Order: sequence, then C-alpha cells, then structure tokens
Amino acid sequence: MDTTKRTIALIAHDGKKADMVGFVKDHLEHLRRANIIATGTTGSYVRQTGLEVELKLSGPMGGDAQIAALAAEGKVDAIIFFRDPLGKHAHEPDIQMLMRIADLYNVPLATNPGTGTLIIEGLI
Ligand SMILES: O=C(CO)COP(=O)(O)O
Repeated sequence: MDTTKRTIALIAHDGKKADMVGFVKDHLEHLRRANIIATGTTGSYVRQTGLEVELKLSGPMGGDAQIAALAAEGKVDAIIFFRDPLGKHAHEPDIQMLMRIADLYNVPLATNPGTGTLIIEGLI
C-alpha cells in the first residue's frame, strides 16, 4: 500500500461483476495511479484486467464489513459499489452498514458507473 496514493474500494454484486470489469477497463489509466482494494470475488475478476488489487474477504464472508472498517479509520478515499438492484443478499445488514459508514464519515460512494466516473476523475 502506497500511502501517497488515494485508496479506492471496488465492490460488485454477481449481477454487476461484468459491468465492474468493463468500468475498470474504461478507467484503467486512472486506477493504476491508486491503491485498489476489493471484496474477494470482485477483486479476482478485476485482476484479470492487469490491475493490482488487494483482496479482502468475499462480501458474504465479511468483505463489505472489512471495507467499512477501513473507511471508518479514514483509510479509504472512495467506494465504488455496483449493487444488483434485482438481487437478494444474505449479508444485506453488512451492505447497509457499509453505506451508513460511508455517510457517517463522508466517504464518496458510487453505486453506478456514471457516479463512479465522476469520482475517479475528480479524485485521481
Ligand atoms: O457481496 C458483495 C458485496 O456485498 C461482493 O462480494 P464479492 O466481491 O466477494 O462477490
């Protein structure tokens, strides 16, 4: 982890992982200049773009909670979280908690590519 760089967290539900990979490809040059962390499965997909990614646990196993904890400690500059509006998740409380922590600590949070682009271009 390079402390001179911004840290961006990437998370995508299963129905949105392809969108996340496409989004990362579209912003690869910007994202290469940041530290990237991700929930486990999202991160392993994103790695296929060649981007270096620090993997946290898979979302249902506590990955969202790990990213929320880092956000609460001031260690995450932005969260890009493509949620599946049609999906149902056993770990919904963790998802809500992550979004609450983002609001509590004023951490920019994008839930779609349009806002994600604005955050990346504004931050990196
Ligand atoms: O479930 C998730 C976010 O709530 C994402 O987790 P994975 O990236 O491990 O699939």
